Amino acid sequence: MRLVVTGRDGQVAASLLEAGQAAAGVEVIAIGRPQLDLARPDTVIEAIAAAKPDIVVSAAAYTAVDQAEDEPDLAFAVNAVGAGKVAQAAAELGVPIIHLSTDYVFDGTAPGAYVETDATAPRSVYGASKLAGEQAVASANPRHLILRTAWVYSPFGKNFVKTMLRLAADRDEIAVVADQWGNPTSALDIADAILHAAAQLHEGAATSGIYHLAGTGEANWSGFARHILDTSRVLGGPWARVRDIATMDYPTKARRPANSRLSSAKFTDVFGWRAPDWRQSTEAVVHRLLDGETKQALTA
Ligand SMILES: NC(=O)C1=CN([C@@H]2O[C@H](COP(=O)(O)OP(=O)(O)OC[C@H]3O[C@@H](n4cnc5c(N)ncnc54)[C@H](OP(=O)(O)O)[C@@H]3O)[C@@H](O)[C@H]2O)C=CC1
Ligand SMILES: Cc1cn([C@H]2C[C@H](O)[C@@H](COP(=O)(O)OP(=O)(O)O[C@H]3O[C@@H](C)C(=O)[C@@H](O)[C@H]3O)O2)c(=O)[nH]c1=O
Ligand SMILES: [Mg+2]
Repeated sequence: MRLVVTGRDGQVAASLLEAGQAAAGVEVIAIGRPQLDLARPDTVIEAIAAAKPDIVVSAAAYTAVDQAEDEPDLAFAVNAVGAGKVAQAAAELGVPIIHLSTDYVFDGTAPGAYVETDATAPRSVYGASKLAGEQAVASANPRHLILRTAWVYSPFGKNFVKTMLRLAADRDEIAVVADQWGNPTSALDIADAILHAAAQLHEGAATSGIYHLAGTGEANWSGFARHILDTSRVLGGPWARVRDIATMDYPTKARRPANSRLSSAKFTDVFGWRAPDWRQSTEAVVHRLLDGETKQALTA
């Protein structure tokens, strides 16, 4: 089974490349700019066809949430039009697509965890562009899994875990919002789940649709930060005190949902896969980041 993933250096793409190396009977190929540029739809069909996928994993995206408020056209070009083109490319080759989406499609006003049938109402340009991408993917390719994940971190790329470790290296205290709740999710776990679902999709056994796929257990950003840094301290890495603040004390361009917790029960029911507790997965990533080679990337 040959998986072609978009977004070569992204967190999910890099994690999938690594997982593919360890899995028997699976080959993962990553494609990115300049061969595949989602902002240039004319590049997409050819780049994907040339990679000869059995399944396309659509993980490339415009993910700079605040910057998207200033660049809505680019965010929509990449996350909506570009994603639709990727799905069309897969459809033309007669293969299914696994497309990544986000918890930020929700407004965060629900009292509990969101399920797949809950109404969407994005508060940010990024969230709106990703919602438009879901719709473009679903209409371009009937064989699709749209996986909404959240708060992604990994040993690769840019993410909150790396940011906290970097800040802790030269500060005594970090102020972090405590009134936004969600599910921290390791891209290493997402890659494992994708390989699991892809095998069923390849056999034609999986049902198309939207699935929530996030780490088990909930957190707010300050609790997440505290667990990252407490883990780091035990391992001899940087530590700082984490001070709880409110969203209004940390002004940002984009509005973020106060509660974007996702129920991943549907994914578990259908695919028989469940993410580890977010604390355990966080510890695994902090461990890797403080270990040898990637430590340099962190401090660079
Ligand atoms: N990060 C998160 O917290 C969350 C992410 N998601 C979704 O999961 C998916 C994977 O996210 P993640 O791995 O963290 O993303 P990253 O931001 O780590 O990686 C995104 C990748 O997309 C590439 N990319 C951006 N613009 C283009 C373009 N025009 N053409 C081709 N490639 C492009 C980037 O390339 P380059 O490196 O060159 O910039 C990068 O490799 C995305 O769809 C995202 O929306 C969902 C929920 C949470
Ligand atoms: C760095 C920092 C952030 N924060 C806050 C800002 C924000 O509310 C929260 C997280 O910051 P980030 O910049 O990582 O957040 P953000 O970029 O919004 O993360 C989102 O990315 C996109 C791609 C998604 O799809 C979402 O699921 C989510 O992971 O923490 C602090 O309070 N203090 C700090 O020192
Ligand atoms: Mg960010």
